[in-house]
Amino acid sequence: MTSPVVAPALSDVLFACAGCLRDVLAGRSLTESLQEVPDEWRAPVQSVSFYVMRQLATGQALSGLLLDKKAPNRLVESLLVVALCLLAVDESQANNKARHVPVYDAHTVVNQAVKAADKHKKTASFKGLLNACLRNFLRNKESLMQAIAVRSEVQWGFPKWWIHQVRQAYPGQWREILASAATPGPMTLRVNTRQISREALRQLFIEQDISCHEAGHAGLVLARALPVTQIPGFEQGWWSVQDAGAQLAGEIVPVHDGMRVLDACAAPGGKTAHLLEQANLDMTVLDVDSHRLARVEENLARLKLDGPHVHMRAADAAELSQWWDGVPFDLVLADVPCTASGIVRRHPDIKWLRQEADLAKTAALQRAIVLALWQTVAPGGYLLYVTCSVFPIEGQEQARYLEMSLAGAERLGAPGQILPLAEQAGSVAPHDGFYYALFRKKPESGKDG
Ligand SMILES: C[S@@+](CC[C@H](N)C(=O)[O-])C[C@H]1O[C@@H](n2cnc3c(N)ncnc32)[C@H](O)[C@@H]1O
Repeated sequence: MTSPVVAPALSDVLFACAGCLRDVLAGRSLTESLQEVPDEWRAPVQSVSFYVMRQLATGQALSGLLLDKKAPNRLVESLLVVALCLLAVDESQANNKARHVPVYDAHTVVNQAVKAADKHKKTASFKGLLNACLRNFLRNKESLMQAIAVRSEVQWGFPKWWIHQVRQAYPGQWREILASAATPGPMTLRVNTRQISREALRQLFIEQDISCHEAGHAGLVLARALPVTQIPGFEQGWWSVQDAGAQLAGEIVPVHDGMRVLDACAAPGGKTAHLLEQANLDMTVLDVDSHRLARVEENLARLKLDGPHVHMRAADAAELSQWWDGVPFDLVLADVPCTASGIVRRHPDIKWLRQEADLAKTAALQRAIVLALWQTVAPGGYLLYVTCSVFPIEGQEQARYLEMSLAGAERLGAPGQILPLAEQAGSVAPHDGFYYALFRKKPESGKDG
């Protein structure tokens, strides 16, 4: 008999969220931090932590007003910020549930935050301070909220530099782009059409009351996100979770049986798998991170796409001597490391992990990788440049630079910048933000061209 799952106390959830926030502010990803949370607590801790990441500017602005001096330590400060994010929720908003806003009774939040502080060595002696700040907030909520509302980072939930970058790049759309990050994206699946047709899977979903609609060539967008184990066919490898914007990679590139393909920045393998689902390829799977590469292996095995035609390499794509045997590829997929500014609605910690100075550094890394990879493309072969970013320095500006720098390159049609925009006010953007540029090496170009 399995024992019933006991929901964690709110005090434990708040404390675990404070630990995650402290980690993110120290530069660690939320995904990594959440892995240390006990399994049975993870769902509520993730849900509150995601909300806190979206509302962080509000929580931090309030804690700045409520604390007379610097917080005694980072954990106390994080616990205060987490509780303030929850207390600042506007309970009158009818669509709170749709926007995944956790709504708790205000006095419960205060009591549980103080209880959480009391349970732990690093925070116990500051429970009085926490209690005073939170009660002060409740007494003066309206005036405090008014005082911070004018700050742009509070209004939009992004660091100032990020707002400035998006505003400069998209003068007519910056508000919608920033607003779309406040709502979680839809759960979109990519059907493994080697295993099952999209129509057959859709019928199966209908029989199980799982509503969905089609997107792109192989996508199914679920009306409601569900745990993967509650959707038929995960273990059988019938589908993968992949945003509709990411699925474009496999739709743009011209794959056919027998092609020699390199996925140069492959992990966790979403796009690798999509290409292998479409044709019998000789596939080299490269990533600098061997731990992440192991996830590609797991995913390909689950999808029944593994075998001797797949060659795994853990190496730096820009260092050809580390991994390339000199035989050129018909297609190179360069889904290069980027700021991930296009996927913040799914990873809301990203906006706090990145610094403005990262933009130029990341763009330089992308250039180094693509310039090296271009040497591995066969004459007549293709290179698809991809980033999940909305910043032009990683998108159209980069593509322009590459077009001028890649010897013998011609630029082919590709979507360019796709923005995470809702189709109508109040709806959810159907895909994340991506940039796609497709280059072909002219057949007459030399091998090293
Ligand atoms: C955007 S992710 C790739 C996502 C993947 N293509 C997918 O669809 O699932 C970028 C990947 O590039 C890898 N990476 C970063 N620098 C690299 C380098 N110099 N050479 C190879 N891979 C690199 C990272 O480890 C990361 O897994």
